[in-house]
Amino acid sequence: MKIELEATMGDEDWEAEIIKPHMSSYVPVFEKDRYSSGAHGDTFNRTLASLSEMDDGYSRRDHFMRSRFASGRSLGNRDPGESNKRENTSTMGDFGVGRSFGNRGFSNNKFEEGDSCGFWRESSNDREDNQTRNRGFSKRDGYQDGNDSEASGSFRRSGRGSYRGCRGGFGLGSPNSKYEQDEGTQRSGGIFGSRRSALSGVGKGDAYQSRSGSGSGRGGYKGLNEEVITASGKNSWKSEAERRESGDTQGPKVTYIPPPPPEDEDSIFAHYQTGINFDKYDTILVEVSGHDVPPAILTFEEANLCQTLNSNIAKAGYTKLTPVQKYSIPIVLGGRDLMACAQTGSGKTAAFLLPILAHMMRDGVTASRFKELQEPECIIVAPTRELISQIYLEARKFSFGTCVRAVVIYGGTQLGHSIRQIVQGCNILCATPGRLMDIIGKEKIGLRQVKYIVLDEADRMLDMGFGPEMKKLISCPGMPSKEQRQTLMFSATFPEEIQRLAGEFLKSNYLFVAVGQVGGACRDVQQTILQVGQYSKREKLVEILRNIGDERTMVFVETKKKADFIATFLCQEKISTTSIHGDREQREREQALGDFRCGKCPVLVATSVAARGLDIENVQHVINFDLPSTTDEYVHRIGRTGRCGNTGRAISFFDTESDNHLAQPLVKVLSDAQQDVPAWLEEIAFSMYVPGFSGSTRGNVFVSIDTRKNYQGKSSLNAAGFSSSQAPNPVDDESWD
Ligand SMILES: Nc1ncnc2c1ncn2[C@@H]1O[C@H](COP(=O)(O)OP(=O)(O)OP(=O)(O)O)[C@@H](O)[C@H]1O
Repeated sequence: MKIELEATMGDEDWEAEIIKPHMSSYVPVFEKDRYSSGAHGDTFNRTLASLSEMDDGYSRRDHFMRSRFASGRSLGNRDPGESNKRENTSTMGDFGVGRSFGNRGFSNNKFEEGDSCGFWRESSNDREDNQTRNRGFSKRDGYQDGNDSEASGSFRRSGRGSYRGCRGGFGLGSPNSKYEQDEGTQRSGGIFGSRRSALSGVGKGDAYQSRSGSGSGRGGYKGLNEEVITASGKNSWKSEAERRESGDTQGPKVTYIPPPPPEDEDSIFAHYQTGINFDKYDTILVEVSGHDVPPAILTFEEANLCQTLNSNIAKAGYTKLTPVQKYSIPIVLGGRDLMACAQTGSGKTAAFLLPILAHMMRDGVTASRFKELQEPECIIVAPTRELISQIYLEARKFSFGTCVRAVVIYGGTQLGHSIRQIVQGCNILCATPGRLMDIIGKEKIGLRQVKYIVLDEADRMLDMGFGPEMKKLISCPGMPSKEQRQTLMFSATFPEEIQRLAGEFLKSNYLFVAVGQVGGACRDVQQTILQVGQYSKREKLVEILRNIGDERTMVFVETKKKADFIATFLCQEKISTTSIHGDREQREREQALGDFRCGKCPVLVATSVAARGLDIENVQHVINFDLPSTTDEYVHRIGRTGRCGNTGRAISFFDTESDNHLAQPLVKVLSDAQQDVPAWLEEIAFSMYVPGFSGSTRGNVFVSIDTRKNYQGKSSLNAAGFSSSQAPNPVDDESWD
């Protein structure tokens, strides 16, 4: 049997397999400083050692139980052994010569097929951190080209090693030496002093590779203060001062400058079609709670936006409001704080961007111009780099032809580049939290003029990973108090404990909009759960992908290493695949998304980093090769398909050896979304019965509700503006966690 044969393959066999020519479509990451040891060849042992350390006492199941049922949903995603692992796996080694992770670490299939330290138990040390980044910078095809093409071309010509060598070449020739210096002072001096090495191309990556200090550890693609996972398992974006204090001044220089998005109007307004179920949005029940709720609007005209905005809306192909837009736009226009929860792909981005822009226009926002200190009126934060880039593109689209200038900054890119973008003018600053705090720390932006703060994927932004940074943000010197600014939060999921935390950010009279089921899966996604054992998963995956053909498919796995492994495996099976996860360099991530978007690689293997917010045309299938550890995560993942009224399919592999604890919540998600629940799953759910969990909530519309439970002045309406009286079920509320 094939699997058995593979399991007996030696490392060399796999190496040979993996270097086959048909691999060209997949660009695996081989970071020697993460996966190689100091000597040239013992990557495999090192990796195994790290993994077995990781195994101890932190199983996937533990993780789920802790994070889901104990306290906070995905709060436990970080692994306590992360820094150990990093120390073990960082540093040196000659990438070009040494064995690469992708070829070696899994070469004898131990992780997949084998013994007790298999992938499932590999545990969360490598588990993709939710709060790491994602979403392709390019909203539409074509964006990935540009100044990145040289590097990728070089990669293709020269093979794996050359890709790394090309890294960072764009730092040279930067027009603003001051900012270059700024950045230089943040890094470990000396080693990166010469920009020439970064430009030298193939084979010149050595100096870069060798400097990964144990403090930074992740191979150098992380932005300063951005998305660095600490030993405690939390993100750490220490300020420069903190970093210096802790002696953590070493770190590879990030020189990547993302290619600018195309400027032509067609590209700016490129969009995909709404699907056959778009009109069904009208039947979704909506509940708004809080006092003095402004009436919903039913058309864009009722919003009374300025002509330029209306013209941009039309060019974007929007003719009809989605429910979240009908309710949120008047609330934001009315100056109210808002927490809005609506299903994936239902237009939340425009729901905050349009009224903010309308206000800015109404208030006569000053045209942006070059200034050393910029004072944006609006700050939008999102948890992943690609998501914030996508939001930026939306902001740029809707502000087209106005004097409002949107800027995006995120980690994994050159800090000097971020600063240069800002100083040219900045009304709307779209940022990931780490880079934002860096920029604030460097006094490149002033906060006095901030009138709007938007937290997209707000539950993620407020959990243990990002919550502390968000608190820092709102208490930064100059930041207007919550009474003096408008704070808006959007997500498809909103755990109640996070809602409570959100109170600190919002005025007490904020409004809560629930469109359909809070935290519910999009009903346009047909969900299928298949019972597939760990050892049969790859075979099943290939079978499904072969049936699917060229339709765009996202395959979610639980760990970064597994993402590489599965992508490599699929390429060997001649299925054009790319991968995205937090250990890939930003350039590679953007390239991978570009290849997926344009259909060059119709299969994208991803970790949770791609679970939230990615809006990619024509993603018809999502496959959960591994089930995620929380239902919220599941909802976000499958929400990459079935967007904006289009239909999609989600297939999830359920391994009865390891996933039984997920049966009960899964049954609930399925039945809430009016999907068929397999009898075997119900049986498992029943056998795993947890007192207090009510099982199916079919018919209950609002699974989670405004935690203030203050229904005075509540307006309960459906999207068409008709009254409804579907009361939340408190038992379900309690049983969910
Ligand atoms: N009123 C509308 N008419 C047509 N298309 C729309 C409308 N509103 C949004 N869209 C499009 O629908 C897609 C999904 O929107 P968006 O990304 O804002 O969804 P979302 O609710 O934020 O999803 P997620 O929860 O996954 O982040 C986008 O391509 C967007 O341009």
